Amino acid sequence: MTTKCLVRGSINIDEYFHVKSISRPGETISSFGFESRPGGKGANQAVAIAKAGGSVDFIGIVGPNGRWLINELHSHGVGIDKMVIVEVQNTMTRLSPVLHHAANHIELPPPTPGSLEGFTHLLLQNEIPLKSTVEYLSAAHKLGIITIMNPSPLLTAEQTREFPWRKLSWLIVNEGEARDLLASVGEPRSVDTIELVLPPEGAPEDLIAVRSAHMIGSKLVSHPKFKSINIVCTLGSVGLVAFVSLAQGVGKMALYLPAAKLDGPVVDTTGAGDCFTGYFVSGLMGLKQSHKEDLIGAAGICVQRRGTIDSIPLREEVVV
Ligand SMILES: Nc1ncnc2c1ncn2[C@@H]1O[C@H](COP(=O)(O)OP(=O)(O)OP(=O)(O)O)[C@@H](O)[C@H]1O
Repeated sequence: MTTKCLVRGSINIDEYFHVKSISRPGETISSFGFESRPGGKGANQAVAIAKAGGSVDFIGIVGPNGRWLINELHSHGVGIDKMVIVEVQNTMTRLSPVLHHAANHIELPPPTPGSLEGFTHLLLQNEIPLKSTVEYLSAAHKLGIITIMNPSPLLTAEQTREFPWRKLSWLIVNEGEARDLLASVGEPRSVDTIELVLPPEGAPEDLIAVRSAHMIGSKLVSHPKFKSINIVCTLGSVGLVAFVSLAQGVGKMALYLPAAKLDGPVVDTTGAGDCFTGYFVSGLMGLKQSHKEDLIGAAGICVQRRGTIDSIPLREEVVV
């Protein structure tokens, strides 16, 4: 079966000033370099799917200053026919390290069943208005499309309680996000016993991180709100713990996958999560030669390079 993913999410301009120190309020400092790069979790993750060899379209909004972002997505192999250009509002620009969270007032109309035709997977994050995310999730769920969400930045406690989690097939969170989700919905009455299938290897601190993620994740997947979802909890350099239902009606298994062993120093971890998510979704899409080693290998390469979209490796570069 041919698979195709739609990513509905954020795209923006990340502006980097290279400085020797961060300025204090009122202080002017010199910058010895400046660059504008495409950013936004939606765009990053769509590019990661394309670099992993998946067929992917992106739907998002850019303003007149952001037309070049569309070309950039296209150059990485992301389908851009669904992109919307609005003339009345510029694309959000984020300064790094100073983040400017401009409110985005422009919203896309809800999807029609036709707008999801041909897609087998939908990938969402939380950098666009939540209303649109929920509309796309609901429409995809109705059509039996596999739905994946990386809820970053995290929803508020109230949003978490109201969000239709049961419409999601997969949830990808880091440990902090898993803890916050649990804090928002409250502990489950009883916790299903979920044995770790693979014993954690490595340093004692890794063992502690894996046990802690196992405990939080077990509570999350035992909670009525999240019971039907497969959950992946990423742990940075330690790897990940996944809670997966291998067949319908069968309880979940917990799997531990260590992070890639790096052959060089960690240069920049920005975008590691997006790289991981894109490669993970490409694995769900059943791409040929997708192995679990690919996704941890891809994220391992990503942290050894600077940048976000540029640091995501092509599948050919990922050593299996
Ligand atoms: N230092 C590292 N060494 C090796 N692999 C790493 C490292 N940091 C992250 N990874 C890989 O990337 C995956 C995702 O990382 P992490 O848990 O930090 O996600 P995140 O918090 O969503 O990331 P981001 O900082 O991009 O938001 C990990 O499961 C791991 O495979």
